[in-house]
Amino acid sequence: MEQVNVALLGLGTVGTGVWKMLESNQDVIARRTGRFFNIQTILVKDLGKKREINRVGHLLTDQFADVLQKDVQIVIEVMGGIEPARTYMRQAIEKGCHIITANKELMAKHGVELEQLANEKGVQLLYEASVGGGIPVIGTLQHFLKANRIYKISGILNGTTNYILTQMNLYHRDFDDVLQEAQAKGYAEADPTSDVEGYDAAYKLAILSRLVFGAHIPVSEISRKGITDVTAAELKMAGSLGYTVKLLAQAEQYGENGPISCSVNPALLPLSHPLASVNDVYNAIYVEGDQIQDLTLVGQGAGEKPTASAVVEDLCNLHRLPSTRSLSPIQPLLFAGGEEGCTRFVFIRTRKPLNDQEVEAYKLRLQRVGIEVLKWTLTVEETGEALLALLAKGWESALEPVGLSELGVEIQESATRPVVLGNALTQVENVHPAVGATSK
Ligand SMILES: NC(=O)C1=CN([C@@H]2O[C@H](COP(=O)(O)OP(=O)(O)OC[C@H]3O[C@@H](n4cnc5c(N)ncnc54)[C@H](OP(=O)(O)O)[C@@H]3O)[C@@H](O)[C@H]2O)C=CC1
Ligand SMILES: N[C@@H](CC=O)C(=O)O
Repeated sequence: MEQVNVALLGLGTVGTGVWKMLESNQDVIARRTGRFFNIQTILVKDLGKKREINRVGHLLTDQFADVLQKDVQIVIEVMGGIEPARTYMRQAIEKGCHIITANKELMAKHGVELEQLANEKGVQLLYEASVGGGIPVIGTLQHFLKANRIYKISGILNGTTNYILTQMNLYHRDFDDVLQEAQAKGYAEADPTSDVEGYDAAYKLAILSRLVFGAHIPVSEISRKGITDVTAAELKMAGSLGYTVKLLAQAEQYGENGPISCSVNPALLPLSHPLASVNDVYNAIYVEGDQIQDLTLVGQGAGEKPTASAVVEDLCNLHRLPSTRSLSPIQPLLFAGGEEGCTRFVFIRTRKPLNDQEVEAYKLRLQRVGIEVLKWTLTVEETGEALLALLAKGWESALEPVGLSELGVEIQESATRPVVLGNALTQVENVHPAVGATSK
């Protein structure tokens, strides 16, 4: 049995999971790889912290210099953040260590530089855990979809926000309560703003885009919106129209070597869409390519075990996989995605109750300004407030103030979201005029 010495940087949710998995699955790993992975040292920030695993005390250090002194072949970075993780990784690579990381922010912002350094030094840099938790998406794209021209990738890439939206939608729970629960379960980032404001999903989208389009997408260029303004009422009304709201990350290339659009937004998906039923902490990646046509990968996107699984799988594959040829990524032409003729979900809450006739009249007024209402639903609540939701074609941002003012009543709350069109709606568009559904 070959012994491979490993250093672990970080013993939080993921680091603890890695330690536990190397212990619990040691026999399986040894049988299949012929190796015993021996954690020689563990870097933490606070030596005095109470740990879930108490028998590692003798391995802990808070000095990276101690780690460099050890005879380790592989460094696993599960600390998070940019610095000092980036410097530590560079120093470990310089020393000739292979690197495994779960750090999406670092790989999104400095992945090109780190991969180049790893190539120069002849070591591998694996980062399966950085996207999609336990889903082997990076390996699939790097090793099993090499010959496809992939033109679009869409995904639910953040477990915390998917958990929050699912619990709000299906169990009518409060945003803050569910976020706290997601933190307790180890899904959320150290600073959950990264999750709920869509940064985490944007980092993951940048990593995936680099893999599929060979393009370096600066995270700051990704059009991004989080879920903090998504309300329970909006989720209910989207449901009445046959849609669900997901934090959707999308990257699409328009023609070979053409411009690329990248976005992270709460968006409506028809219930028939492969990503619509991906709930709770599950993530999914939907890949569209010229030969594969479409492929959906689904699995748990965050948390101790799934993420540790991705890290340990990297560990087991490290010596087996050929290193991927890393080309210098191109600087792509980025564009925001066309709005013209687009269909938007528009959610409106008014103080004054509305009736069907008023909505039909509103629909005609919108038509005069070039907005076609494909579908609508209206609910008047016991409080007398009206909730109106539209699927409106041609609702471009420049027209939004006009579109809202045409309703002619005071609007208390409104939201506009992109919509992924499904077959059902295409039929409604082509065959029928708008279908109104009311529920009073
Ligand atoms: N949690 C998840 O579900 C997933 C997380 N990831 C990524 O994995 C990484 C780790 O996440 P997670 O385990 O949740 O994070 P935690 O906050 O739970 O753990 C971070 C660990 O790193 C240590 N650490 C942090 N900063 C330093 C520092 N400057 N010097 C030494 N040690 C440091 C902490 O030490 P101490 O214990 O002393 O505080 C802690 O042990 C992040 O990049 C995250 O984005 C990726 C996929 C899923
Ligand atoms: N905070 C992240 C953890 C995994 O990447 C998430 O919720 O998806």
